[in-house]
Amino acid sequence: MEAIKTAALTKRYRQALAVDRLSLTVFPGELFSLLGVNGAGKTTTIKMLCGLTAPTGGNAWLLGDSIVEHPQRAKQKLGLSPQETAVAPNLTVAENLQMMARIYGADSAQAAARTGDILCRLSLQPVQKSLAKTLSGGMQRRLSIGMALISGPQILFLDEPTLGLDVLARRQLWALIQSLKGSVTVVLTTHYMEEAQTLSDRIGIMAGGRLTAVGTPGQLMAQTGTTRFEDAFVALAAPEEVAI
Ligand SMILES: Nc1ncnc2c1ncn2[C@@H]1O[C@H](COP(=O)(O)OP(=O)(O)OP(=O)(O)O)[C@@H](O)[C@H]1O
Repeated sequence: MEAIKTAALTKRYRQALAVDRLSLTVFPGELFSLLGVNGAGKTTTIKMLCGLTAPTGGNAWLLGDSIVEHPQRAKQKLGLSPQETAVAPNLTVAENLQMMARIYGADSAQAAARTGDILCRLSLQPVQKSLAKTLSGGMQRRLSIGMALISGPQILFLDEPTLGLDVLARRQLWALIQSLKGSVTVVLTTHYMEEAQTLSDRIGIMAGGRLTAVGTPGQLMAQTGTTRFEDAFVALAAPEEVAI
């Protein structure tokens, strides 16, 4: 079964057709990146798949559960590390993780066990007693990913996970994301071409709310006759005139 399947998924705002009949498939264990210039519809797509905003047309399924007909069942399958920070600044790292585990219904013993597991898996033990607001940007993002993983989701959404980070912090997060590959299906959005090319099994390019191309980085370069992935992106990401 596909991890994610969308069929003509659409979001129309009064002033904008943010996502226009998006049909794509993401396979289990895959790391799939959504790329596109500002306003292409990436975040709106993720918000619909995570149940944060309702589609105005079409449908999508997370491991077989429709986000339209069974939104609660679909939500149980996913974790989200959003663009805006999800971290409570005045709680410690461990408290943030425990709080998220309790929100997902764990009792205090289960929450402590899950927190210990995430602290270990994400190498957050050294800062577990630090207030989140004292962490570097990279560590805050690591914590945000930990919070998204605390419920044991099968699908993880990472919306611009390395935005604004320095190159070292970015590389450390890449290593973390790579370590998740295979155990959880990951969908990420990014504006960094090198990041997409390094991490992704496949990439979908959006322009003007539509999916203009899908493939491995190599396939997208071959399709556009380019030898640099950034050139392939430029060729595929120019928004067309969209009739509303
Ligand atoms: N809540 C909203 N109300 C009205 N229009 C919106 C809303 N959210 C997004 N849009 C519009 O939908 C379009 C797609 O926006 P979206 O944020 O999904 O793009 P994006 O590809 O994630 O961009 P970025 O890379 O800048 O994050 C844009 O034209 C945006 O202005």
